[in-house]
Amino acid sequence: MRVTCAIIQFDSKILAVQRSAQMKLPLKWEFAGGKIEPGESEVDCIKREVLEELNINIEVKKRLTPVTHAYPDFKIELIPFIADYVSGELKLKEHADYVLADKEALLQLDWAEADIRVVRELKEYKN
Ligand SMILES: Nc1nc2c([nH]c(=O)n2[C@H]2C[C@H](O)[C@@H](COP(=O)(O)OP(=O)(O)OP(=O)(O)O)O2)c(=O)[nH]1
Repeated sequence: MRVTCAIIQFDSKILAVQRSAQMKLPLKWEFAGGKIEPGESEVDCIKREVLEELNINIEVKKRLTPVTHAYPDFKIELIPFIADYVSGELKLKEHADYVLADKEALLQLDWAEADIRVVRELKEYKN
């Protein structure tokens, strides 16, 4: 299963979202995104997922290192993208909560396991 996710920059802050109690990995923090559909490009996927989940448009800036992670019952390849917020009013359509935080503060959240390496790479990344 290939999953894209977006590290969305709002000025100097980054958006993280919390999965709802009803989703898989309940209440874990993640970056908005989702599964790549057949025939869809990675970039089309992340733009579509962010619009569906958050009601905002983004501009994709950079692809970070994909992370392969095996959870007890499924396995994913998580493909992270740095992106800038462009337009739209942020509305949570599926998630329980969100935060806008700097890179250092992001490390403190209770992340989905696959995201931990992404958050660490992000800390080293200079715009
Ligand atoms: N969107 C997103 N998913 C992530 C991240 N990290 C991580 O392990 N995942 C996992 C959680 C999900 O099992 C899968 C993404 O699938 P999805 O969001 O399209 O669908 P889902 O599994 O939430 O849907 P459902 O089966 O709960 O109905 O990847 C992340 O940063 N963003």
